[in-house]
Amino acid sequence: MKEPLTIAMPKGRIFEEAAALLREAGFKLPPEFDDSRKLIIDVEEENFRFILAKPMDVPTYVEHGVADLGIAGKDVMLEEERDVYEVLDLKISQCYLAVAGLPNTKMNDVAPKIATKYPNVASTYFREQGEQVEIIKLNGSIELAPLIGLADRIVDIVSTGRTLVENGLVEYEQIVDITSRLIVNPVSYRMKDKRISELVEKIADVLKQKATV
Ligand SMILES: Nc1ncnc2c1ncn2[C@@H]1O[C@H](COP(=O)(O)OP(=O)(O)OP(=O)(O)O)[C@@H](O)[C@H]1O
Ligand SMILES: O=P(O)(O)OC[C@H]1O[C@H](OP(=O)(O)OP(=O)(O)O)[C@H](O)[C@@H]1O
Repeated sequence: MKEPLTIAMPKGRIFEEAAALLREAGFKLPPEFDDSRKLIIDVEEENFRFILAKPMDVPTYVEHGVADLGIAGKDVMLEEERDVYEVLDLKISQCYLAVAGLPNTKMNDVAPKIATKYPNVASTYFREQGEQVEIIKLNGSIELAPLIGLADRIVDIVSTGRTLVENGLVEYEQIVDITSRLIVNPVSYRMKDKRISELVEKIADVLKQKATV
């Protein structure tokens, strides 16, 4: 039997939408796919192997070639800058990255503090704005930082805006729109060209159909 094609799936909020998209594209994913603690799931009939990873780690598995393909948010791609090909915008998990903070406040004149899960994106953004800032890396509940006096501003994901509103924060700038992307290891792309192209085409067809309804 041929070596399976390995796809790194992000656990968490993208997972469900991504699995639904794969099923629409004709993948016969087993029920255990949706409800299991297993981190490696083989779909032997179709010769696919899925690995379930933290969203921020998906490009790492793909860059190192232990996964041929992966699904990752554009936010993660911008933050991680891994050597992988981004082949499709899957148009799922739509949101954007924004600068937010307490209303009617100015940033500290000297090295204002910016709390974020995205230190690279945030420092590039403020450097391009000509602002010298101090980045404070957090791993979640970013909106807490300005409330508790840890930071002047945050750089974080906004989707419905509910988290900002419920914490009395306002958006100051939108940085970039985010959706999930299908990414491919460059060597796999050459070596497993036929299987990868087939898969990309199937998903692209589903996306085209969705775009026309
Ligand atoms: N509120 C949101 N609405 C829509 N998409 C989002 C939202 N928050 C994050 N995303 C997108 O979903 C991806 C995964 O988010 P998720 O919250 O599952 O990951 P995470 O924050 O790394 O996980 P964890 O909360 O376990 O640390 C993000 O990289 C981003 O592209
Ligand atoms: O605009 P909204 O629809 O309210 O969504 C935005 C929130 O969603 C994400 O947090 P998540 O739920 O992943 O929790 P986290 O704080 O653990 O990152 C993000 O970091 C925001 O806090």
